[in-house]
Amino acid sequence: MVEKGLLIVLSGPSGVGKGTVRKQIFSQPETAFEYSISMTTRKPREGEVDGVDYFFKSREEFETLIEQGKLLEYAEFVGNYYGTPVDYVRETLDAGKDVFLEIEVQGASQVREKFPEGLFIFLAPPSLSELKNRIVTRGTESEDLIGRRMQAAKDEIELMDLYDYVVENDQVDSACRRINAIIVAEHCRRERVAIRYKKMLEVD
Ligand SMILES: Nc1nc2c(ncn2[C@@H]2O[C@H](COP(=O)(O)OP(=O)(O)O)[C@@H](O)[C@H]2O)c(=O)[nH]1
Ligand SMILES: Nc1ncnc2c1ncn2[C@@H]1O[C@H](COP(=O)(O)OP(=O)(O)O)[C@@H](O)[C@H]1O
Repeated sequence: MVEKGLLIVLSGPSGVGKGTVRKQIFSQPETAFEYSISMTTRKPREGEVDGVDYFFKSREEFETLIEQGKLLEYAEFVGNYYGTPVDYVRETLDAGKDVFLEIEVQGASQVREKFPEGLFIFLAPPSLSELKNRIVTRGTESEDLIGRRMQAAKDEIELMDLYDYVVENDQVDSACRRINAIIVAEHCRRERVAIRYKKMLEVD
């Protein structure tokens, strides 16, 4: 039997740098886990490609996916739906590969309920003012949306205790290094437990 892959969830407030960190991790040739591309009803931003950045859906299409149970989790975030395709995640884990989700915190809580054995990492900003800075610098939101995202961020930061690890995104490089180290360590820990059990069963 193939040992199941590890489900890795990276979450944290909008603008903290989840996308930036995730892209850097996946640009490294040694990265051995699979990125689960999300579904969203948000309109593509300039340069975003359907099937690469997201699967872009209409509201009707997304609601059909919800009804059909095709999403592992979904959330409405600042007026749009975002969700994770369940079949892709289950098939990839069953094939023994690790799956990496980059999602907001409501969705991460839903995944926690369905996959308590997953690895949950919270990406935290160095400060709230730096978080606002990053959202403003990115230049993708209107003034009103920035306010809503900052309000959402404050509620989200309160949930960081529910995560296995908190990584501060001070510098992208060092945040990526810490995330990779956590994943390696977690593999060692889990494998060691598995080996110990196998040995116990052998002598039994
Ligand atoms: N729950 C959930 N959140 C998602 C999913 N995909 C992306 N998100 C999150 O939705 C939020 C908004 O994403 P987006 O509009 O791309 O903006 P950005 O991440 O702030 O650049 C971010 O916090 C993403 O991490 C998903 O499949 N499920
Ligand atoms: N460690 C960092 N230091 C400074 N700026 C960062 C850092 N990480 C990300 N950024 C910038 O912050 C903005 C938000 O990052 P993004 O990855 O879009 O966040 P998220 O996906 O969490 O919403 C982008 O302009 C990005 O270049």
